[in-house]
Amino acid sequence: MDLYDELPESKLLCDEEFSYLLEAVQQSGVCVVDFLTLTSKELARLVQRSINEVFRFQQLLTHEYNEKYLDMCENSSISPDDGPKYFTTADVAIDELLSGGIFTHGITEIFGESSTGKSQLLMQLALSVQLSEAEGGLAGKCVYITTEGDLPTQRLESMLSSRPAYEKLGISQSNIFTVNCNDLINQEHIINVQLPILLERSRGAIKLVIVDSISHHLRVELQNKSFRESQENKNYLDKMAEKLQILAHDYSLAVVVANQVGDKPLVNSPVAHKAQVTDYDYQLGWLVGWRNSTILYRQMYSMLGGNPNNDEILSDDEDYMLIEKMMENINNRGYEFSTQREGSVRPENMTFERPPSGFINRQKKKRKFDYHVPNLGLTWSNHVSTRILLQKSFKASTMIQRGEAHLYRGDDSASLWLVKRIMKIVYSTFVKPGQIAYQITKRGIETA
Ligand SMILES: Nc1ncnc2c1ncn2[C@@H]1O[C@H](COP(=O)(O)OP(=O)(O)OP(=O)(O)O)[C@@H](O)[C@H]1O
Repeated sequence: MDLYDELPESKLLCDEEFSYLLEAVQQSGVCVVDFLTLTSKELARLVQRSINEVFRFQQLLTHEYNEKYLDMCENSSISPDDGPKYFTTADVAIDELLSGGIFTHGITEIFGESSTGKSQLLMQLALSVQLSEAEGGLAGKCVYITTEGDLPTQRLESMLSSRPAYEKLGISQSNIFTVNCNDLINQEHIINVQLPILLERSRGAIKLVIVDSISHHLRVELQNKSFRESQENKNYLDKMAEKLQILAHDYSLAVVVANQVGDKPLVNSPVAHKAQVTDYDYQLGWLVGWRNSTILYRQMYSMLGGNPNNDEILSDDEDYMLIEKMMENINNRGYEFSTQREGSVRPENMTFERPPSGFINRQKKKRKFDYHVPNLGLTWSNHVSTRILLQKSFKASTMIQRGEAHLYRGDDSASLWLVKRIMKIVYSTFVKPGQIAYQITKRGIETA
């Protein structure tokens, strides 16, 4: 029996009362797990001993295990796990969008192009997590891991000074542990070794771990030059994400990471094909927060045989209804699209409708479709519980819109543009997708 391996300090090992039973157990190949899971009757049959003897042994063994387990619980520095909690982002409307705020026990990803405000939001969270539970925080400390230089302490200081109440509530930079990792090996060491030690020593005081950004070193150092390399990289990414998830769960904390974006160009295939709903490419748009018009555009593009010079399909928002209608036609009625290329292979039963003549040229507008996707692909996405997209676009200032440009007397053309910022919940375990406009102020990320 494997009792000595499982419970070397067990008194049962040298209890004479059970010496015959232990011998019988040894011969029958029954193990400790069997004693903890099977009934006395079943065990008695297996070891060919009396049911009373087996029952008594089983009781004592279970008692020893319970004692050992309870001891372990008492010695643990972590309080029993009571499920995910959330803390405020310091903005009421964003909290509402997120169904309360940022959740513990999982990974939240904030992705977007450069200067959309990812770091601003992360710094804001490093402060708001320190608020007491009554104030919407978790009364917790924060670990801030940077990959692109040091933590901007001056900006943090300015956020703090623009929120005078924070000082009275004891919110301070001293509750933020910061470390910079300058390459991937360093990042790996911090996540796998230093962070777990710090979390264990903090005895549950750390409630937020930030990585800004998770993909900075990975996208440079994990190049996929061959299939084998790509598999190894996937494995590496899986392990790193799993490690973060385990830490989030074991220490009841939130992991929030920034992620940068890469491009997903249109597939330029001369062969028309219709993606199946189960295809990754078909689902990609929803996984990365593209607008519906872009998703439809991409589907139509492949159905017409990808051609970058093909102006016959548009993707502007204004054309959303039109594209949708055309998709409906293709799916429901459909008839031959006369410009089918010679020699191209078309799946059976697939037909295309040509857009109404003259329509396209009349409607031709500046193309505006999404092609950015968060770095690290599906392998990483599978581990993210909440994905938040930050977007920034420009539109003409009200002065320009009103046709009053001639009244402008300044010399800075930047002031003729308005910055429009949108925060979008792409997907989340805790809340439905949604979006809200925000701005960056000296206090951080705020909604109007
Ligand atoms: N005190 C402030 N008041 C208003 N806006 C600010 C302030 N400080 C920074 N910003 C704005 O924040 C934006 C930069 O944000 P941030 O550094 O978070 O971007 P990011 O998304 O992390 O970019 P990157 O991926 O390049 O690191 C800039 O547009 C800048 O104008």
